[in-house]
Amino acid sequence: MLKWLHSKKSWRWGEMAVKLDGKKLATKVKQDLEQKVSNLKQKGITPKLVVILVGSDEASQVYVRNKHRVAQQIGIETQDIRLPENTAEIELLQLISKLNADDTVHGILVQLPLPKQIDAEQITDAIAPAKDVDGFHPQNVGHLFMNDPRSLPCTPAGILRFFQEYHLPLAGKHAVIVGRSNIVGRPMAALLLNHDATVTITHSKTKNLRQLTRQADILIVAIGKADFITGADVKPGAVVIDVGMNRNAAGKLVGDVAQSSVDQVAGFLTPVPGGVGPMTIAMLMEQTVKFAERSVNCGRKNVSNS
Ligand SMILES: Nc1nc(=O)c2c([nH]1)NC[C@@H]1CN(c3ccc(C(=O)N[C@@H](CCC(=O)O)C(=O)O)cc3)C=[N+]21
Repeated sequence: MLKWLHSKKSWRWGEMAVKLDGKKLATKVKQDLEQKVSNLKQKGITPKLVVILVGSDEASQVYVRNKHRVAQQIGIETQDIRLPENTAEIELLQLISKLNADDTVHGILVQLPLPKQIDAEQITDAIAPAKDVDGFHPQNVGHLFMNDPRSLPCTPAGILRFFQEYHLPLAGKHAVIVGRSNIVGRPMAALLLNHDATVTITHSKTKNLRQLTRQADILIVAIGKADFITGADVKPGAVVIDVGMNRNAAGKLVGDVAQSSVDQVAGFLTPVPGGVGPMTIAMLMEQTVKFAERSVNCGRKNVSNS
């Protein structure tokens, strides 16, 4: 297989894809953040992230635990609010309203999915845009699409960081995204467009999806189906980002990409686990610190919502 190795600017034959190591890059991001947090603490500010988990979804509990562990490593204060499965929407809205008004809180995250009696859109809309560390508020989504981002969704932000870290060019490249979720596909498209890529979004109704993926210089797969993309769907040398988080029959975490087959064709590939996941959490921390820094610059009261 034909490979292009950016660091040596040369073509290589018969090699496996270069692994984009999310664990390693996340560690680097965290080290930079430790310094920023200690600077903030000297100014009397401790960045604080509140994570709200409604119900007892098992996967969510694992993610929330990971977030707290990472925050602790960096020196970010976290508050864990757990509400019962049968929590009413109004109760959650009241809690958010209280946290919006609390100057010691810099970031608010409501873990998704939410139980069905709660309208997730109402909740997203209620979080103050200036504390919306997930970048899900329509105002932040709008800023992102207008190429003036204020808060970036963590998974797309983490993916962008791989391109920057490994010096993978985006301008003029054809990026194909598989999946159109509000959390990954759509904001990813906007972010790549902001960096001058030519973007195609594909989804369940797309005709000849695999013909499109084969043309991708950059292929981002976030569709939630194990082994959805194989080596035959990938252009030789492409950068392939696997956003999938599926549990297989053996309970093992697997992505949306058939890793061993794509490894033979792609130039660069993110593993699962150890790829996009750790970067998502690192970006959540980075955004929390950024919001805390912004609160210093704005004065601690009446932090602007935009
Ligand atoms: N409001 C909200 N914001 C989110 O950012 C959000 C959410 N809700 N709901 C669920 C998804 C999923 N998500 C992950 C974060 C880290 C890993 C992660 O660290 N994964 C590790 C492995 C974890 C394991 O072994 O289970 C890895 O890929 O290496 C995974 C998934 C954030 N999400």
